[in-house]
Amino acid sequence: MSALLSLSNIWVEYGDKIVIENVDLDIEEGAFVSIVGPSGAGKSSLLRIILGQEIPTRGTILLDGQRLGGECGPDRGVVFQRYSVFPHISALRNTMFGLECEQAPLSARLFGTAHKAAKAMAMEMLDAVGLADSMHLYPAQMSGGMQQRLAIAQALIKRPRILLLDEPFGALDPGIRADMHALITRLWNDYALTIIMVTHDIREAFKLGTRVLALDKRRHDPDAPHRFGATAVYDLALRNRKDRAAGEELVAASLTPKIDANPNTKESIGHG
Ligand SMILES: Nc1ncnc2c1ncn2[C@@H]1O[C@H](COP(=O)(O)OP(=O)(O)OP(=O)(O)O)[C@@H](O)[C@H]1O
Repeated sequence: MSALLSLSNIWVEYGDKIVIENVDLDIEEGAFVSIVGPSGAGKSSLLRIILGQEIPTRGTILLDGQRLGGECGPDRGVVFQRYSVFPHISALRNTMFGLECEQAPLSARLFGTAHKAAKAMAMEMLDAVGLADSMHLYPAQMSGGMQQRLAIAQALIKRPRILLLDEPFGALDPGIRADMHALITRLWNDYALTIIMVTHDIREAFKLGTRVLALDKRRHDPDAPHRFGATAVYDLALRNRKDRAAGEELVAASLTPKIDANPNTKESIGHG
């Protein structure tokens, strides 16, 4: 089977700072790929490249065999850790907004049957994320978990094939996180999604992923910290519980220790 997404020899450089070097990655349709790595390893940069927000300095990305340029397309949806929803409009309008912009780029307003169809789709998405009863609420009236559910509804309304998640549950309490894990797993199945998720939480990565990619530097130059970039130091397929347990232990023990070893800080890699 050919890959849905194929990255070959990807490099990301900002000036003379090399962030990512030589990443090769083939992602099959339906995979749930978790990306972990120390802070600054380039996880979000890699996600932005797949989204089409940035172009790699070297290398190619193919989506269905077609070369990706620097453009975001409806085939890729994204959810960030926070701030994805618009505070001044209701949950319903937040969810409809993507369709309104697509169909009426100048006014972002739809009328008649187009409005009715967009509203029906938005209500279906809100129902899918468990917010059917909250469609008239504004983000400020919603909890953090509800806002992330809304951000997911927003991302899914255009029916992307690939859902990119950048620390989507990082700001949520542990109990809410567990609910969100169940939600994202259900949506992944129901909507036949391919998911690529960046997380600092190794346990979360191994719990949800069918595959875990760990980015880290293989080489360090103490005199020139930016001389070498991170690359894929582990790429683990997870077929069963045993793979998950062994992989989690291996990755947690091997990634570059960060300056601050406190597992409660965002700087460190550890179990959430
Ligand atoms: N537009 C930019 N210009 C210059 N440097 C950048 C830019 N974007 C990212 N960087 C740098 O690239 C490196 C990787 O950043 P990135 O956010 O991709 O890492 P990350 O692994 O997601 O980190 P974190 O886990 O802390 O979110 C960082 O050192 C960052 O400062």
